[in-house]
Amino acid sequence: MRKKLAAGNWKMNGLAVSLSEVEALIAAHPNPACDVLLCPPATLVSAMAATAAGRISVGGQDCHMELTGAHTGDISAQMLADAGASHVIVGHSERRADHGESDAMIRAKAEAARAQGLVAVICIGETEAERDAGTTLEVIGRQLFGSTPDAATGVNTVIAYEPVWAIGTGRTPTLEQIAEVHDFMRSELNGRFGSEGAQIRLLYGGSVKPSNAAEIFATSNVDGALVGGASLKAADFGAIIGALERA
Ligand SMILES: O=C[C@H](O)COP(=O)(O)O
Repeated sequence: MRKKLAAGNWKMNGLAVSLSEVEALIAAHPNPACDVLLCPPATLVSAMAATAAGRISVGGQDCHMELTGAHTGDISAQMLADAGASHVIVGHSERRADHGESDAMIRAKAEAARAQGLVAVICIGETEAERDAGTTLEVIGRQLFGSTPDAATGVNTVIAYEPVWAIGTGRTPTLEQIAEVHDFMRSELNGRFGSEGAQIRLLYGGSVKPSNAAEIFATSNVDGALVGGASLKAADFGAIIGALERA
């Protein structure tokens, strides 16, 4: 049985004062029935981990594939773990687009994360042009295979399906489209990893909000969500956590 996961990605948002939202979230959901993860900007990982004190998980938004070295501005998985992170997002479409990250690079980052005991939240998703061209499952299959390490398990890996065109736009796929992709990913992981693949959790991401969370969580093979904008405020993210607890 896969435990549900509500994950929030603060992206390039959040200052020290924003940690009050974490305190409010924990106060409102002291014993959530699902796993809860927040991924703040790197500047807040240590402080958020101290605030969370193990009551929710804290993650980074990216890590370098190498342990140390001359990579100005980058952060290693070891540094994130040292700062109190337990997870790291890799391969978010904004990094694939802004930093030219390939599936092979993302797989290397996920392997670096695993080597430091971090759970890799690997993001994949098609562009609008790819969906319009009818190549969504082809793209998802290629990214899923190329970005996921051979050593992936339900313990060290989470997959987030995030259609690029649904991120921050207020647009979401139909529930049938979400189910089609999630069923496909489940089948691909089962085929590649067998019973271990069946334990890898599948999150949906892209314009998840309190008003649409329940129906998305009721969709086939959706084990939770990777939430962007609606994870910034305790009230919104708390409502999404509540929907996932009831799913
Ligand atoms: O990582 C989160 C996703 O990019 C979703 O962002 P969003 O909920 O603001 O659409």
